Amino acid sequence: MIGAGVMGETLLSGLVRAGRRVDQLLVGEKREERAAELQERYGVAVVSNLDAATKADTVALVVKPQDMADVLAEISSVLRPGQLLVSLAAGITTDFIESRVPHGVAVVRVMPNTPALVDQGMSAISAGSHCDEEHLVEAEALMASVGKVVRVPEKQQDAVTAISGSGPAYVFFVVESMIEAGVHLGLPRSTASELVIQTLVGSALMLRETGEHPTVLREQVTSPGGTTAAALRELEIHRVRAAFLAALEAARDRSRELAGG
Ligand SMILES: NC(=O)C1=CN([C@@H]2O[C@H](COP(=O)(O)OP(=O)(O)OC[C@H]3O[C@@H](n4cnc5c(N)ncnc54)[C@H](O)[C@@H]3O)[C@@H](O)[C@H]2O)C=CC1
Ligand SMILES: O=C(O)[C@@H]1CCC=N1
Repeated sequence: MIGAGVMGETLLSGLVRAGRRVDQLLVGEKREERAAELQERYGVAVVSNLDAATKADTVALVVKPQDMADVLAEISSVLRPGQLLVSLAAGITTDFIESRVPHGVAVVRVMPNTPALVDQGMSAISAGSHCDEEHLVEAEALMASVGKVVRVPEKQQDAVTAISGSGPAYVFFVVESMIEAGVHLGLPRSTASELVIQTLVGSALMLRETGEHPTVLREQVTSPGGTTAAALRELEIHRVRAAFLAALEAARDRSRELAGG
């Protein structure tokens, strides 16, 4: 793994929880104090990027999109055909990577999300042009250690990034807003927080376990002339649905821009 910030550590900790042998993992991380922290926390070997790229069959690239070109320039000379590069960077295309590494190196683009930290991640993966089924299965196994995995055509990855990659942030934003509203209505912050979090978890499990459309579940809560109808009317007046559409379009567009720096 090259780059062990938020997402890198999330993946690393998931691999360790899933029973991968720590002595088969190598981490390249630029910040020395961060590298020492990971070494201490997981017992993983922290090495140079060149060392990691030379020794590993599979290299996960978990640096910011803006740092990807530098990392590829650094490791390109030791990469070889058949080796697998798994990029988790938003916006970076397989073309971008393939044009900077030797011909025949396999590239898989992944968009993960942070609930991977509790093994409830959602990752979408797409194959580059020198990638066979075995490489895809390997990348799938890597991400399956921290949650669900789906395969998508690469042209859908910017939309995926907007939905599930950034998605946890929108959910946390809604949770923050509901807790603040609860405090405004006079509830102690701890009570508001517990009510909101359990409502979120319960609603999420209901969606998964009943398989019902969210509209049906929303209608079940909405009594005629009742409290929910009054609240939903305000959300419509404040154009929350339109705001989500605009927000996700902005995220999709930003993902498209990121490979350009
Ligand atoms: N945080 C999130 O929710 C998600 C992040 N991603 C993607 O994951 C990637 C990493 O994101 P975060 O972990 O949030 O960022 P981060 O900034 O927390 O981590 C990046 C790490 O890479 C290290 N780094 C930078 N240049 C390096 C180099 N040349 N050699 C070795 N290490 C280097 C940095 O020191 C840092 O620890 C990004 O490309 C992002 O688009 C994808 C989905 C979700
Ligand atoms: O905000 C970002 O750019 C990254 C990609 C998806 C989630 N976090």
